[in-house]
Amino acid sequence: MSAPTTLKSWRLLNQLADSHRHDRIADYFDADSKRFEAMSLKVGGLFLDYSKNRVAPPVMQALIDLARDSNLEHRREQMFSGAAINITENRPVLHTALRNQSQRPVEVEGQDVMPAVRASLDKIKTFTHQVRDGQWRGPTGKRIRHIVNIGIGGSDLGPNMVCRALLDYQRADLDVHFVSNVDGRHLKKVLRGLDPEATLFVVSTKTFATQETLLNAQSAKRWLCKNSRCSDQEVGQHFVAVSTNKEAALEFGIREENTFEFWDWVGGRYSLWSSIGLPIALAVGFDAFSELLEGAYDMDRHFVEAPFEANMPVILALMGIWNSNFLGAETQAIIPYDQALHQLPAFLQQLDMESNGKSVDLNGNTVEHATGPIVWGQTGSNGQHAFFQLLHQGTRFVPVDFIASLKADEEVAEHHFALLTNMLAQASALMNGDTQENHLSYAGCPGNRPSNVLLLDELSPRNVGALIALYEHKVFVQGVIWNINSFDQWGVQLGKRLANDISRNIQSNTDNYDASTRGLMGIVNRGLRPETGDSGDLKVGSGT
Ligand SMILES: O=P(O)(O)OC[C@H]1O[C@](O)(CO)[C@@H](O)[C@@H]1O
Repeated sequence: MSAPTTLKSWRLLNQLADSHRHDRIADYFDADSKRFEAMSLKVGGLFLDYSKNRVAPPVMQALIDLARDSNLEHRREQMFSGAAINITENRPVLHTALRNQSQRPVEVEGQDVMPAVRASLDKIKTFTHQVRDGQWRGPTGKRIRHIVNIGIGGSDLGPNMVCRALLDYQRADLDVHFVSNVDGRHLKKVLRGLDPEATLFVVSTKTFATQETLLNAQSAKRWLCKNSRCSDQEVGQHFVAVSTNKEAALEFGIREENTFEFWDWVGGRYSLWSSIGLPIALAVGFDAFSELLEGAYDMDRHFVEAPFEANMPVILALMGIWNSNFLGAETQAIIPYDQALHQLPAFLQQLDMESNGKSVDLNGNTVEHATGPIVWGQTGSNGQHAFFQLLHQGTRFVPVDFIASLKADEEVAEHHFALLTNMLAQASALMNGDTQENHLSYAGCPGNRPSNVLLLDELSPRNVGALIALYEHKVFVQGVIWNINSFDQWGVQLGKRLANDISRNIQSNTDNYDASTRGLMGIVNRGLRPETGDSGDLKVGSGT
């Protein structure tokens, strides 16, 4: 496909952005009393209100045309049918197969992958029951009370976010923890107070080659050997692995029967539906995990079947493209008004920024337009007392996604009422600002700032599954329109290579580094190894 900037609809959108530059969103509601009904959608347990975007009807039409001109229908069909759309890695992108509830086969190189997907779910189911029913015990006979997932990026953020979101579905006698940072204090903090003989480690890593995860897993093994009555041979009973690289897992010492597979056609940041979701199933039970998959499947069906005008992922994607490519927004704020969704911004940061943080298109050309926004966020109402000042009065234009669930426990009803009324107030304040005459004073809020509001009937596994699939497909649609590959992440390799180089060279071979890096290497080296010479000039602490 040629660059989107060459498309007629794209050029029209540029003209419309100019001609509507001074529009006020609030005026659209005066002009059309049915705007809220026209610009909101309900899909399953999710409700999206996108009427508070600076989008006049001709803009909406041109955006829909842009989706059509971008061959989105064909690209979507290619993804669902297993075409190798991840062209730089020559892989299909089939996270949707992991939650395919139909009997429809999904082929990869002519092979239906669904039998393997179902077999993997059966293994997760059996293992989950064994652990939760107390049949799976450590070699010293104790049942498992603590699950510790060791993984990073897509092997952490998804399961971590979902486990936090579904806290109400978890049992008090089985707790789930996540260790990701290579900083040893993360593992130390998590292991503090855990009974090693009642702890199960899930080593989650697609490649089984990620430094952070391997270092943390080795340290966890040492901790278990040192602090339990297990022999070296028995330690294996406390470790399972989730990976596409079974050989490496076996080499690490994981028993064959304790390995859970998945496949290279599943991107890390799209992998929580696979065995990478094992910690979720262990935390909330296999039935709730299945409901999560079913919710995502419902969203897949909607994405494939609904016309673009009433297609929630497509609409959300187009609002983002209008705000960033035509109105100049650099960032996208994600503000969940639900404490249980506090990990959602971090999860969406990887999903969106690792997918669409690209500047070379599918033809290998440098793009001439903005691509993935900077995604950031924090829970509301905390954000109100932190950065909302800038959202209301700052010079920057920040589109916001507000996300909340309607249902809450009786015991926190008063809190929940305050939470939701604050969210509604913030979305309204961003759009309307305050009265005219105040605008020039330091207390005035200019308003005219867009937001989407996403309401979940309740924070159930099904709705959480649908919510995540919604954003996965939003990211996909934007990648198609920007004509980039949303499914590789070559940009992360350089830093990893350099880290290996530096750790090899830091003691004796720093000449080939720039002066700043060389200087810092010296300081760090002296900090880490005081015996290598005085650190008179700058104390960086012992580090050991
Ligand atoms: O699951 P793995 O192979 O350990 O990789 C972890 C993460 O590292 C990345 O490759 C980025 O470095 C992510 O794409 C991935 O989710």
